Amino acid sequence: MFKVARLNPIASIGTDLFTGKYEMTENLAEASAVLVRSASMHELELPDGLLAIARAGAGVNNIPLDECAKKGIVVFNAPGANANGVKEMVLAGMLLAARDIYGGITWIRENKDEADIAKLAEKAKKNFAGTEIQGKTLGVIGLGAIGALVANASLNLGMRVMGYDPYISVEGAWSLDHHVQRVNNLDDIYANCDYITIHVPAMDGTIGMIDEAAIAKMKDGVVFLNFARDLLVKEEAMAAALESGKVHRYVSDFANPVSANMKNAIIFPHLAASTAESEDNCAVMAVRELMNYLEAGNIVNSVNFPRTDLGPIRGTGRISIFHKNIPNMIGQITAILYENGINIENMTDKSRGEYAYGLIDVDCEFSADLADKIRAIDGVSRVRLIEAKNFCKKF
Ligand SMILES: NC(=O)c1ccc[n+]([C@@H]2O[C@H](COP(=O)([O-])OP(=O)(O)OC[C@H]3O[C@@H](n4cnc5c(N)ncnc54)[C@H](O)[C@@H]3O)[C@@H](O)[C@H]2O)c1
Ligand SMILES: O=C(O)CC[C@@H](O)C(=O)O
Repeated sequence: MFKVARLNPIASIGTDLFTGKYEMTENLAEASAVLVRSASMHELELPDGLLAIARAGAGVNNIPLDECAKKGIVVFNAPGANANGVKEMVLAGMLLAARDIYGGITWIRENKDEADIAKLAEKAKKNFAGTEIQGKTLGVIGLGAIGALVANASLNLGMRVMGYDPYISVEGAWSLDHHVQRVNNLDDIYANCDYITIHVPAMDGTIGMIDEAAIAKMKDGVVFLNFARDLLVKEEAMAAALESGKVHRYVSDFANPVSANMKNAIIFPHLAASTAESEDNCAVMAVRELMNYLEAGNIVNSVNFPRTDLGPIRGTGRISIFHKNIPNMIGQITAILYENGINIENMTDKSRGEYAYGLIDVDCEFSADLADKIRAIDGVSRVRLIEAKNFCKKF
């Protein structure tokens, strides 16, 4: 039985996939898996029995990835599952920044009891007029799942689009319309774009990247959109740029005491991924990832361990082993199997940085102490024996 703790509401279309081998728990201390959205896990004590955490979303800066890697806790996310929801919100953000749509709606509400509201509205409308986004230049920083969708959709709205992503994946590059002008220097985005939108993860190297110096390089009257994380922007500098008019509008999905009080800012309550479709997609992907890992040891879409996927278990069972990425680990493990008369059906071992993970399918019963013998190898941190007769699911 696997106990799963849910730290945020997760769409039931996902949790309904759990079979009788799973039970939801309120008690993190007894959990073998966690489902989480934006709740911060940095302050939580992670129990020894915790095997995996699945983030039903993209960003994982709320999870202590290094600590998890050290303990052999696999962290998954749901790449691309909410990208369309965010793309649509970015497009809405650009349109809200281009015209004072919100001001116009507010004016109607405030004047709803005026008998000649139709006539008054015709006079008032000049206060809420704006510009079109067609023909303007958009800069997209980060061309992953969301950035690529925003770039392509904006081209279709008649914008010129420039994109910057020095680490773009092959998949990301394929998904990008060839009319998006790729640049290798962020300064080209700052110097040329009327709208700039950022879609990079919050991590060392990106946190605070939109600072005074970056803003100073932007065009006067630029609109800056931030649907990634507030940590990416030095928001005191953004507040000053909004005050001076250097930045026309700051559109952000992240409310905090600084952003909520900014002049000329449009701030949303972390709403971009809160659509029924995105929540369903994320929940299904996160739950499937957990089940595939817990029942078959396969790691797909992890952010702290390499992709390691042997498919369904072949033979009588599977051994899953976390170990340090140092010489002769595989030699020592296979020597123990040889000494115990165990034949290997199939195996894989993948490393990422300091840590590695291996899966070995075997064709005979495990002895009860096999895991202990492998665990005794210096550098092995976690071993699981998965019996095919209990868990032999195809994912
Ligand atoms: N507001 C929301 O509800 C919401 C929803 C989903 C994602 N997000 C945030 O948006 C971020 C991006 O999401 P995604 O699904 O597109 O992720 P993704 O992993 O598909 O794309 C991120 C892209 O950023 C690029 N990148 C990394 N460092 C960079 C740098 N220094 N400069 C330029 N590019 C860089 C990567 O190469 C990658 O292509 C997430 O990490 C998350 O923080 C917010
Ligand atoms: O779970 C959410 O509502 C937001 C998720 C979003 O911030 C993400 O990084 O995917």
